[in-house]
Formats: sequence, C-alpha cells, structure tokens
Amino acid sequence: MITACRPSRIKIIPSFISGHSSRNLHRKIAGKMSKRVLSIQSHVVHGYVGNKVATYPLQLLGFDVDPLNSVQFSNHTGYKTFKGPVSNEKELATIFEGLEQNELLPLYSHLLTGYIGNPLFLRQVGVILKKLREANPGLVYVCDPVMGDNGELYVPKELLPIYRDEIIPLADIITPNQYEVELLTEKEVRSEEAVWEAMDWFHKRGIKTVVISSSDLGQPGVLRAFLSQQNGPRLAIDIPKQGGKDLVFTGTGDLFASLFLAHSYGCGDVATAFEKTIASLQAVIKKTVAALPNGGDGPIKAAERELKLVHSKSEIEKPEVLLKAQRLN
Ligand SMILES: Nc1ncnc2c1ncn2[C@@H]1O[C@H](COP(=O)(O)OP(=O)(O)O)[C@@H](O)[C@H]1O
Ligand SMILES: Cc1ncc(COP(=O)(O)O)c(CN)c1O
Repeated sequence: MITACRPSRIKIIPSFISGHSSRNLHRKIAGKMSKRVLSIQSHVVHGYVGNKVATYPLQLLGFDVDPLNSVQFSNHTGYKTFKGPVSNEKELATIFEGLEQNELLPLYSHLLTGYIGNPLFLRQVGVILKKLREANPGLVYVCDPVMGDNGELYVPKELLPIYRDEIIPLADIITPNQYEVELLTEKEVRSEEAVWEAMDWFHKRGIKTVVISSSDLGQPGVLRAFLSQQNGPRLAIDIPKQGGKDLVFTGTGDLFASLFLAHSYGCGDVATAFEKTIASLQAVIKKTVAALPNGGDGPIKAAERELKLVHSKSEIEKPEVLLKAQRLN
C-alpha cells in the first residue's frame, strides 16, 4: 500500500542537556531540520528552465532555495538564438568561499545540480559537494546530468566523462532522461530489459535512487518513466503524451528533478514521491497546452510553449495523483 509522506521529525535538544557547544548544536539541528537547497543550475532571463523553473516549486513545497547560476542566458534552446555568459570554476569557487566563510554550509540539506555548461565548473561541483558533506553528513545530492535529449547533445561533450566518472558516483539520486542514460552507460536503451540493466549499472556505482524521467518505451503516444531503488522497488509510470506530435516542452526535466527532490525528502515511500512528481508535471503541462494559440494547431513559437508554472500554484502544492506507479519486482 502507498502511504503519505510525512516531514521527518525534528528533535531539538537544549545545549545544557546535550552538552554541545551552541555552534555544534546549531550545526546538528540545522543539519536535521533544515530544508534548504543549494541549487546549481542555469538562469534564463526569459522563460522557465534551470533555477527559474526549480525555485518556485521548491519554495511552494516548503524549501528555502539558494540558487547559484551556472550560466546566465537570455533564454533557453529552441529560440532563434541565445546570448549570455557561462560561469567558470573560479567564479563558482569564489561564490562558494563566501558561503563557507559565513559558516552557512551546515544549513544545506540538499545539493541539486542541473544544466552546467563548462567542464571545469562541473569538476568544481565535486569539490563543493565534499565540503557540504563535511558540514552536514546527511546532505542529499540530487544530480540531473543535463546533457541532451532525443539524440542531441546541447552541452560541450567534455562534460560526459566528468559526469560519468567523477560526479554521478557521488550522487544519492539521479534523474537522467533516456538519451543521458545511453550516454553515461555507453549502451543503447531500447528495451525495458536494457532499462533495468542500466539501472543496475548506476546502483553498482553507489547511486541509491535512479529515475528516468521519460522514455519512448511506452505504447505509441505514451511516455514511460522508470524508477529503481537499490534493494528496493522497481517502478514504472505510463504518461499519455500531451500536445501535438511535434510539440516539445523545455524545462520539464528540471521541474521533474526539483519536484522529486521535494517529494522524496523524509519519505520512505518513493512510489508516492514519483506519483506526486508526475501529477504536478502533468497539471503544469495541461495548463501550458490549454494556453497555446489556436488550440495548439499550426507552428508554435518557443515563447508560446513556456511552462505555465506560476499559474499552477495549487497543482504544485496539492498534486492530484491520476497516474499510478506500477511495481515491477
Ligand atoms: N509531451 C508530454 N506530455 C506529457 N508529459 C510530458 C511531456 N513532455 C514531458 N512530460 C513530462 O515531463 C517529465 C520529464 O520529461 P522530459 O521533458 O522528457 O525530460 P528531459 O527534459 O529530462 O528530457 C516526464 O516525466 C513527463 O511527466
Ligand atoms: C539553459 C538551459 N537550461 C536547462 C535546460 C534543460 O531543460 P530540460 O528541463 O527540458 O531538460 C535547457 C534545455 N536545453 C537549457 O537550454
């Protein structure tokens, strides 16, 4: 039976009882009760991907979010052009140093990473993670290895071996799409058997929870998402495709990672977290499709298919689960 998730219990022990110094106590309490995400992703001035799509849902679900931008672009892919700077590893190290020197690291319960456009910046994420875990050993790292979609790479190819060999093995939860799984495992994933082999490939590298946010392995017109937990359930959810055949949404992968982070925290039941994540995504996409010009007929510009995120407040706060997870083991 699927049970509802409850926030983890908070236990505050006064320092005169525990004998801890106030700083240690602060650290201990902060590590236990804090719901604060350091979110390293892209910033776009217009539109909803990266930190622009992750921050609001996390906040609505009770998390403080500290966005650290890996790039600052005018907009995401799919538009005529995009402009803007990509941050380098020195800039990342400097910003992080500021957080460290102000003794803020124990406050983070989560590190979330998404779109990163520079290989050395990605390598620096590994350095940062080590320090965050020293400050809070219970920190959860959710890694969305954003590299591409549908056979097309949209980051420099040098990121791939760094994700595969250095960053992914440090993650607790990963949320790749089907193409990213193929890149990382260096194997085609064209059958359900291949999905579970790929899941095991990740589990062998120490990743507890792997979620493939979408795949084309469902029936025609149906996306199939998969979740595997090490020594735990193997789950799948079938998602009827919304919108026309050629309509693609951007930012849905990033939204998926942020929602799954929120719903899985303090929740032993990953099936519920998986279902709630997909429920909110479907509601956001439904609103987006409903707002398309001419009912979605004819060519749709990138700006017209931006996710209707802000208008989906209640669907994010109270997801209505219509698509149930199937347990496969
Ligand atoms: N056309 C669509 N119809 C319904 N749901 C979709 C559609 N596109 C994306 N989604 C939702 O977005 C989630 C993330 O999928 P996707 O956007 O393919 O990931 P990524 O951006 O990582 O490739 C899926 O789990 C699904 O819930
Ligand atoms: C700047 C930027 N950030 C993030 C993404 C990831 O979007 P999605 O969630 O659709 O994978 C994209 C899409 N190419 C992008 O252009």
